[in-house]
Amino acid sequence: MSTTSLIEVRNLSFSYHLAKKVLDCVQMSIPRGARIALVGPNGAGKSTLFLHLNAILRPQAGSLLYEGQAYEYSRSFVTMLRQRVGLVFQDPDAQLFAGSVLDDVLFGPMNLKLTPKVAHKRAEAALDAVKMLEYRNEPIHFLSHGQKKRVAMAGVLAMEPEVLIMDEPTAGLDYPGVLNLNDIMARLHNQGTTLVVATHDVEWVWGWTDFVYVLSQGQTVASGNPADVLVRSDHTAFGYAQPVLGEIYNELRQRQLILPGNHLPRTAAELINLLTSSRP
Ligand SMILES: Nc1ncnc2c1ncn2[C@@H]1O[C@H](COP(=O)(O)OP(=O)(O)OP(=O)(O)O)[C@@H](O)[C@H]1O
Repeated sequence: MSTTSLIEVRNLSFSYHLAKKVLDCVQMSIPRGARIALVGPNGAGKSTLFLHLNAILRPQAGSLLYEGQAYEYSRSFVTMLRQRVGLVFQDPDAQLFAGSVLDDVLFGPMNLKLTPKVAHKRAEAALDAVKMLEYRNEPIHFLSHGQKKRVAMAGVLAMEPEVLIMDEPTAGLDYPGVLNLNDIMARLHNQGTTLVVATHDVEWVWGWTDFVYVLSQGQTVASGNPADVLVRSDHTAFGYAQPVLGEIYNELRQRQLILPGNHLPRTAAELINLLTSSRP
């Protein structure tokens, strides 16, 4: 992973209603090629932060930078930014609007002023990637929620963004859908696309991410590699991850690797030491 920062978020604060800050001095650095997970409880501000990354919302304090250039909110900057920073919404109904699947996915590439042939090629490749090509002539409203999610993702993939931001991409997907998502993400990562994903699916986070941010009450309360951030349980900010930890610790207890009341491993290194030292 390169260390060049593609997006920087500096001291970002925002409220929908002046009484309550939804984002409170958020700091985030998104290096080119990174795979970043954003976790945090309901209402922590994850979707609101994503709407800022994509310049749908403007910060009330603080700033964002793309490749070192401060976000502007002119039409030309926003158009450039949205080509490079693609956002897949949590709710596909907030994203899909055309009558048919293909028309929806074609909308972005056609707006890039590509020839119809190139735009169709991109749209069909994106639909193929999410395994929805056979539905290309279907009306959107005939699709299930999971199928709509895939089409919404295809619409963003067809723009070939440098950064793909996904809000709760696994929510509502069946198991084959999650496997397909994993494949798409692995392929995009290999092609150099930067991935930023908000999720409650902490177990899924372990499988693919390099770096985790924990957002709580609008603040980035922790960040680091997933093992170090998600294995800690000694701080209320990490209470979010405890069900997963509970399972790990229960398993370790059942195998009598730790006994109730003993010191619990706090880091991945401690956990690995414990497991390797227990091998016969
Ligand atoms: N359009 C809006 N108008 C007013 N308040 C909003 C709006 N959108 C979100 N909020 C409030 O902002 C706070 C943060 O919401 P946000 O959706 O960003 O959190 P989240 O971390 O994505 O939550 P979840 O995990 O439930 O999706 C919540 O208190 C929410 O009620």
